[in-house]
Amino acid sequence: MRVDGVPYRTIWLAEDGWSVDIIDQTRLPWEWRVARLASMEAAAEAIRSMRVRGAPLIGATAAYGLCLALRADASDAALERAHDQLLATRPTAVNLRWALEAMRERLGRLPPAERVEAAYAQASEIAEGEVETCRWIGDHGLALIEAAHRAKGEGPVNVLTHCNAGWLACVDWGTALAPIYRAHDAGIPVHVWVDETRPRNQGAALTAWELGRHGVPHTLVADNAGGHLMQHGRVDLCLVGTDRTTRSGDVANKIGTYLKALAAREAQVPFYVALPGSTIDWTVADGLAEVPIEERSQVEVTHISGRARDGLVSSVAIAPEGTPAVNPAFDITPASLVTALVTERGVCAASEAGLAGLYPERSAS
Ligand SMILES: CSC[C@@H](O)[C@@H](O)C(=O)COP(=O)(O)O
Repeated sequence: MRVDGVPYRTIWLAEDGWSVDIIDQTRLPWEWRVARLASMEAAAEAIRSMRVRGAPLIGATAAYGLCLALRADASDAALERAHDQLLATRPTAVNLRWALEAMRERLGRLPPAERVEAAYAQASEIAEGEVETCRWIGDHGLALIEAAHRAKGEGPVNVLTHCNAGWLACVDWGTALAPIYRAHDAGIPVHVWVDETRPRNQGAALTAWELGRHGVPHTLVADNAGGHLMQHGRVDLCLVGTDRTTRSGDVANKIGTYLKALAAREAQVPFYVALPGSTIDWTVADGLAEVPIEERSQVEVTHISGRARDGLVSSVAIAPEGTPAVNPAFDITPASLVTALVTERGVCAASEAGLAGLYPERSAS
């Protein structure tokens, strides 16, 4: 996507040909800062601290992290060590495991001397593959927005989204936001309700920033407003991303997604989830029992970050000192609450049969 007229990806090979540049998302929306990753440790830190975040981008960053590790030491032991260290950075987004396993599988079969070059080629393939995939998700999701527009007759299609599932969460385009960009670019009037997404505020900081840069009409709402908006007919459809979708169609996504899906069911608002094939965990059927939910620091709940009127960015307490807090970063929306999944291969029911119909080769393995 373009930032001030310049086309950007969220991750790219630096001009030295081996280190990796990222957009430091912890600085947005206040500051545009490109950070350079020159070691596996730096890549792992970037994922852990959420300088890069969002399931597809986490996978692509881990792939490049493995390249950086192999550059220092391409032995079998180093490959294993880097794989394990990168895998431990964040537990919920399955794209991390997907990318690392694909890299290890192919590189492990090569002699160490050939690994570095092959690793960079494969990491670039993974990143470019996600761009292509998101473009297709945009096409398939566009049809849903077009249909909503036709059914409505007049006025913009009001889409509610949660967290950030835009180009910043991917390598380009986004998952949930790709259809919105496609619709906007095609001249279909679309307006986005942006959930702020406490505690990290990815909606307020990142989704509002992205949509604003692209000129897509949007309105920021407190997380608690969604149910009210749906009850009053002000949401035509919900469209969110996911960090891991089980083979039965249960959806792990940013904390608060489940509540939106419950409200949508009650208000009869369609609830769509957009995802690339790399986000499906074919090894898991029961999301609630089997998907690991990341627990993050209490400080993200007891404090809030923002830019004061004087321009300084700071974190301030919003609870009495010492208040205990708990911070699950994701929740599970059961397949029964999901109207449909929007993938790069088309739209399907959130069910084992639905996913197997689109991915027969993966469901069989
Ligand atoms: C393509 S994005 C899908 C999800 O990764 C997104 O909705 C999300 O929950 C991101 O969480 P984050 O904690 O910011 O990495």
